[in-house]
Amino acid sequence: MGKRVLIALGGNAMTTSDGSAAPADQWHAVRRAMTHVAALMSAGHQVVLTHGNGPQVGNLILKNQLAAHTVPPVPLDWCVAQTQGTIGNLIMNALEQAPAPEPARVATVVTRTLVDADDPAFQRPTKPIGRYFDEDEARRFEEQGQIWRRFERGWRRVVASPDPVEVLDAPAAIALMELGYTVVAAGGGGVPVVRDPDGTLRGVEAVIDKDLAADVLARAVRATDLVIATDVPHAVVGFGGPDAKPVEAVTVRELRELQDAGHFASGSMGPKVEAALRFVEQGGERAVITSLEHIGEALSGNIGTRVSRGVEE
Ligand SMILES: Nc1ncnc2c1ncn2[C@@H]1O[C@H](COP(=O)(O)OP(=O)(O)O)[C@@H](O)[C@H]1O
Ligand SMILES: NC(=O)OP(=O)(O)O
Repeated sequence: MGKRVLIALGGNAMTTSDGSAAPADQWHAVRRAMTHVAALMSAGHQVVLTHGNGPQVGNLILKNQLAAHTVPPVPLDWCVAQTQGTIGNLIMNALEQAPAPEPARVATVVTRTLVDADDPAFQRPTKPIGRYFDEDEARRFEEQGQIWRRFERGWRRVVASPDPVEVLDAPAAIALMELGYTVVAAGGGGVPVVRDPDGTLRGVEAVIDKDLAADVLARAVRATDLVIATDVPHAVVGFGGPDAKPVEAVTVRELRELQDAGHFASGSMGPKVEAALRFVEQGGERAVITSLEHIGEALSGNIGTRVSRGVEE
C-alpha cells in the first residue's frame, strides 16, 4: 500500500554546492530532484514536499542590502517568504513535467512556522545562509553588524535559527492534499513568526532549519515516513575519519545515543538526525536520511540511515 511520505529536499537538490544558486543551476537541480520524486509518486506513494533555502535566502537579503540606497530593503522573514515562492514555482514546473503516468497537480503553500520569542537561538546565530565569501569581504559585512563564520569552503553569514514549534499553515496543506494536490509547504523551514501577548502573529528575522521544520510538518500532515534527501547515502559515525562507519538500520534509542555522544555535526548532519529522531520518537513510523537518488530504495528499506521505533524490519 502507498505511504504518505514527507520529503525534505536539501541544498544539493536545489542548487550547486558552492552556494552561488545561479538560476540555471537551480532549475537543473530541481528538475533532477523531481524525476526522483515523480518515481515515488508513480510507485503509489502520496508525497508532501519541503525544501531548504539557505543559499537563496542569503543571496536575497544581500541583494536587499546592496540596493538599500535605491529601494527600501525588506526584512529576512520577507525574504524567506519570497524564496518559498520562487523555489515552489520551480518545483511545480519541474514536477508537472517529470515523467509519470499522469501529470502531477502541484500546489505551493506560503507557510508560517511559529517559534518561541524567547528561544535562546535569537541570541546565538548559527544558521549559515548565502554564498561563501573570502575573509576580507566577510569582515566588511561584520562592520555593518552582521555575524559571519569561517567554514571549510570560506566565510558565510550566520543568522538566528529558532526551533520550530508549529507549522501554522499545515491545515491548508492538508486541505489541498485531500483535493489531490501534491503540496510543497514550509519551504526554508517556514516563515518564522512569534505570537504576541495580544494573540497577533509577527514575523521575526531568522531562518528555521528545514529538517527540523520537516519533522513538525510531517507529524501535522500525518506522514507515515519522513525522508531527508541530501548528498550522502547515510549518516556516518566517525565521519571523515579512518574508522568511518555508515549508520544503516537503527532504532531511535541507538541513534539518540549516537546523537548525544556528538557524532553528527551541528550545522549539517546533526539537525537531520535530530529531525529523524523527533519524528519517530513522536509516533512517526520511520525516518530515512539518504541521498536524493536513493529515496525510492530508502522507502523499500534497502539503503540509507533508516530509523525505526523498535527492532528494524
Ligand atoms: N556524521 C556525518 N555523516 C554524514 N555526513 C555528514 C556528517 N557530518 C557532516 N556531514 C556532511 O553533511 C552534509 C549534508 O548536510 P548539508 O550540507 O547541511 O545538507 P543539505 O544541504 O542537503 O540539507 C554532507 O554532505 C556531509 O558532508
Ligand atoms: N532553511 C534551511 O534549513 O535551508 P538549508 O537546508 O538550505 O540550509
